[in-house]
Amino acid sequence: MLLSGSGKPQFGEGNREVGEAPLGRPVWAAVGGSLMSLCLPFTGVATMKFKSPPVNSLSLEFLTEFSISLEKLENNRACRGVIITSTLPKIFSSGLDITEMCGKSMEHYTEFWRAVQEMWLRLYGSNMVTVAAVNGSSPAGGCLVAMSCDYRIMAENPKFSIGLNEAQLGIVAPFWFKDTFVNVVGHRIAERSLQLGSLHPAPEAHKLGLVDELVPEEKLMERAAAVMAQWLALPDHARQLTKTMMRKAVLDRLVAHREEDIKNFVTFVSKESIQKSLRMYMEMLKKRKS
Ligand SMILES: CCCC/C=C\CC(=O)SCCNC(=O)CCNC(=O)[C@H](O)C(C)(C)COP(=O)(O)OP(=O)(O)OC[C@H]1O[C@@H](n2cnc3c(N)ncnc32)[C@H](O)[C@@H]1OP(=O)(O)O
Repeated sequence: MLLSGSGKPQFGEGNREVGEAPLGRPVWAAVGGSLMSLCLPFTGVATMKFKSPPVNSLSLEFLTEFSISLEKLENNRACRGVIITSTLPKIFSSGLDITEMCGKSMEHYTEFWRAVQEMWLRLYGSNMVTVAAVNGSSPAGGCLVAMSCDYRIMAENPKFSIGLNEAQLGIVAPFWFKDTFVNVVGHRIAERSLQLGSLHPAPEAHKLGLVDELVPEEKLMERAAAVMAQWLALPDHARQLTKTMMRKAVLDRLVAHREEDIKNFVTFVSKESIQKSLRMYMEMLKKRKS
């Protein structure tokens, strides 16, 4: 991925555009930058694979590339669905990149948070069928990505966990993370899980309805393709209008309060007490390793 003078990422040399052949037939194409690979074969189902070691943290650059990739697929008539997964063993995504929220300027926090919002608005509001093939742990922002898809299939490894653990970091999940969570698991489970900042091992996540099914890891992509085929068997317009009906209120709420939400985030994350909590959390991660 190249960055243009405007600071907006552009897809550079060596990345073939997703597009249509002159006769309107879909072409096989691969786009994507350095942080995710993206393939759109003749089937019309794209596969997006996160590849940002060590843990697929959602940095500003990652989020921007993610949004651009989604926009490209969304605008491509040949693409009707996308399967989202990770190339890294054991990690789907470690959530928002904590270093983006530590020791930076107000301007940076503003830009970062706008990118988080943009990614969610595009993914949750996508007209495509979106299937998350969760092949590893998926805390916080990683869980948001999975929850924003239409269907979640997780590898049945109890060492992999998923959930909104923000409270454990001393931070609070914003209302639209919460709304997305409630829409997936219901109010009571979301309330308890959010307050405790729970990370649910895969079998528990399945029991709670946070993921729709568990499969052996080696069967994950095969099953995701089968689920995708099932969802794509319906007429697009009926499915899309139904999806909009189910998700519009939650999307509209963020759109209506977007600037206020950014201000809240910037004020919150700039507090010295919050900065201290985030620093301590990062130190804990490093200590745990050694
Ligand atoms: C108002 C604010 C609202 C904010 C809303 C959402 C917030 C978020 O999304 S905050 C992010 C929450 N994420 C987490 O709590 C996950 C933390 N990470 C982990 O639990 C583990 O790293 C994980 C299970 C994902 C992987 O474990 P390991 O395979 O054992 O890897 P390491 O723990 O050794 O990590 C490797 C390397 O990555 C750094 N790391 C991990 N997660 C993040 C992150 N989210 N952001 C930035 N950096 C991260 C970790 O510190 C290690 O770094 P080094 O020590 O320098 O190698």
